[in-house]
Amino acid sequence: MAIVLGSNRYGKAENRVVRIYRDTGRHTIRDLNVSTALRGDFARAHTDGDQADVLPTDTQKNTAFAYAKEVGIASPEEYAVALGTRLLEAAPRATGAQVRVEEYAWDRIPVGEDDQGDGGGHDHSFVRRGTEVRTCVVTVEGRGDGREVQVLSGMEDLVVLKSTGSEFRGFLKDRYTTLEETTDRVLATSLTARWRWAGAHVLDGGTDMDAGYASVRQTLLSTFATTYSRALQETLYAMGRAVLETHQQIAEIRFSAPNKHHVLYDLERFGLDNDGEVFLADDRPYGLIEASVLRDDAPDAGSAWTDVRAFL
Ligand SMILES: O=c1[nH]c(=O)c2[nH]c(=O)[nH]c2[nH]1
Repeated sequence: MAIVLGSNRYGKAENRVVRIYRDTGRHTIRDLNVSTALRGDFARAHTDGDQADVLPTDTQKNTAFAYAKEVGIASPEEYAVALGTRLLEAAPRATGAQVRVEEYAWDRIPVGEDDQGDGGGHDHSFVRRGTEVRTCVVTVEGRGDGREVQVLSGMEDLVVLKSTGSEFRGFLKDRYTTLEETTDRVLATSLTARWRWAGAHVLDGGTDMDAGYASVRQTLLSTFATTYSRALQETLYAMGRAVLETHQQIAEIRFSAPNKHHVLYDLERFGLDNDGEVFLADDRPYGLIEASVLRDDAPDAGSAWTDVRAFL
């Protein structure tokens, strides 16, 4: 029997990179949490303590900040592709670089009587937007002409709720079933979604990734709003189909959706009726519904999903 090194990777996690564009008096801000990881032949660093092949995580951090200036952050995806490509070039023993980005959105603070927060707002004062976080994971493998780039875009914690238009009934029952069937319930989730672009050429082709994000987000939201739900599973599938139907460059979308149960509170004990008006928002346990929706001719995902947490 021998003991051997298994899979490994290393990088700098959670670089909080804030880039402000201040070329005019009207500033813009991109607020990122950037994690890098290199995979490849780094066995000697583990077995012999030999750092000859190791591009320090400190250098990876510096590159992340330098690239915020040198390359800029037109979109998280474009920045991540540039950063991943650079790290792979700088570390010859690496076979793959993965750059994960979370973006926190800031809105301009509405000021003045006419300003309803509709895109006007203050030039350089901002307020953080809700819980939702935009994400991307870019994986770069190979160099030069052989370079393969996979781009996942997505979001975490898009919290949505519908106060009717949702039922859950007809389910299996056994001796442990107590759940009552319902034809009118609250449906709420905190959606994590990631979608895979059909090829990195979407970036070369000048696809506006910010517009793409806004469009997928709107498709998810409007489908959630307008689809009658017989289960969260059905709603997720409808949302995924809608995204693929309206975005030809997206090959697949994956969801992880906690069912944020809203339990009708028993007010009978106080002589009050409760016709779907007062709920206990139960935070745990929660149903966890996960699904992927994809084209049957989707191009191979390669390493796109490798080490991407919370996905099947
Ligand atoms: O939308 C739902 N899907 C389920 O699978 C499930 N299971 C459950 O108890 N409630 C629900 N709701």
